[in-house]
Amino acid sequence: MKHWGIFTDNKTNKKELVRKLEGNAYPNVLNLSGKNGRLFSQLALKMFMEEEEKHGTKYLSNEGQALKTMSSGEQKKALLFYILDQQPDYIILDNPFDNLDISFQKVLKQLLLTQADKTLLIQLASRKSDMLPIIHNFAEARDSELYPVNKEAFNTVEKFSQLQGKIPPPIEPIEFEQDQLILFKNVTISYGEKHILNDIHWEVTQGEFWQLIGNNGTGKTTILSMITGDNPKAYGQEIYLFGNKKGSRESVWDIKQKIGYFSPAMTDKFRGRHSVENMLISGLLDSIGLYVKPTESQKRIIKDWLILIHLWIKRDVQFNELSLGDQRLVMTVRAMVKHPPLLILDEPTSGMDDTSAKMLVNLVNKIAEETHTAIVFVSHRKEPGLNPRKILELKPSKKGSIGNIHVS
Ligand SMILES: Nc1ncnc2c1ncn2[C@@H]1O[C@H](COP(=O)(O)OP(=O)(O)OP(=O)(O)O)[C@@H](O)[C@H]1O
Repeated sequence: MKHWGIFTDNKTNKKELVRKLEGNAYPNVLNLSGKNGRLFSQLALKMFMEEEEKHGTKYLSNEGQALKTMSSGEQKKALLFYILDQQPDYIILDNPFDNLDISFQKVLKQLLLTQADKTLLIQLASRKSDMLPIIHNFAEARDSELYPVNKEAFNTVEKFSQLQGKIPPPIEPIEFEQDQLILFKNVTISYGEKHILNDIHWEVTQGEFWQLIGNNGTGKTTILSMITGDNPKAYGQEIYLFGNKKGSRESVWDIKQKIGYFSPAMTDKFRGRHSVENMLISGLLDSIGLYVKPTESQKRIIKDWLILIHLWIKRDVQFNELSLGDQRLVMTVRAMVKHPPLLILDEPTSGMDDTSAKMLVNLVNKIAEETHTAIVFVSHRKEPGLNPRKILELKPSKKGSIGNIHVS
């Protein structure tokens, strides 16, 4: 079987590419005439979720659990098993390993390699290292066309990922005297009979660089949501944020003031038309749009940030028109511009190509080295080059995940 790998980067219009592939628009490179295919991607998941919401039909149901309450890894597993059950002629795999923990990445790889005897695989990959070993035909998507290339054509990472200069200072640092930012004491969480977290002890102090890791469904997002204020399960637990017991004195607003937060889902909030420069200035002002004229010093700081991440040249471009990788960089900077005591980055590199991911990793390392902000970086991947000093690893057990701490 002649499987194909298509290299995409964060500039590729993937929706269009998938639509054209399904419509057999590239018969000279990849002829799919008369074949029936399935799509393994975030987009397909979104459609199933909408279907579930509108009609209550649970095609991917996992013991009756609604798709939207599953963790991102659980959703992908459910979709994969559904697709394999349909026995399609071909499967389009859009960055299949994103959001999956290492052990399931291995399972998925093995399943796909077994499937490769009977099903044509078309893998869209923005990371060269992700490409399945049975793929020997490669193409690159450019300007809505598909061009055959060799594997080596995909190597520009180091050249473009270096940062220019130092992390710009805050305009007014957020004053915070106390050393301890987060304290979890004996935190135990369940949903009905389902045990999620078991007796978690975790302390984060000023300036520390943490990575939070754990297999799919072990409770990483649950922990983050208890810090950022969105999870009612936090109340009644011994959780202290910035010196106060959660749910006591400080309001959610007070807590959010001290936290810079970015998760890829947030980019959807910025649907309006904002230039890149205004996006960052509004981050200094805690608003989504820009309603106040920025001062000269605010503009200067934002200029330095944009130079640092190579985007000064795109300052007037609409945020929505940036590539996915550039959007993630801008959002990460936006979360950091005020130098909050705590910066939380939730799977910031998922879906990013190698070059953008490397640039983001360089940026996070630099923030850790040059500022007093503590970082909590959540990611399944061992991001090459990321230098966290401490790791909280969630390990599943019958009574819910326990937390192991590793210090380097
Ligand atoms: N409302 C809910 N009802 C039932 N179970 C839930 C609910 N919300 C979360 N869960 C379960 O809690 C567990 C932990 O989910 P969480 O999203 O925190 O995991 P995660 O470690 O972030 O996973 P992933 O890496 O896959 O994103 C999952 O098994 C999930 O199905």
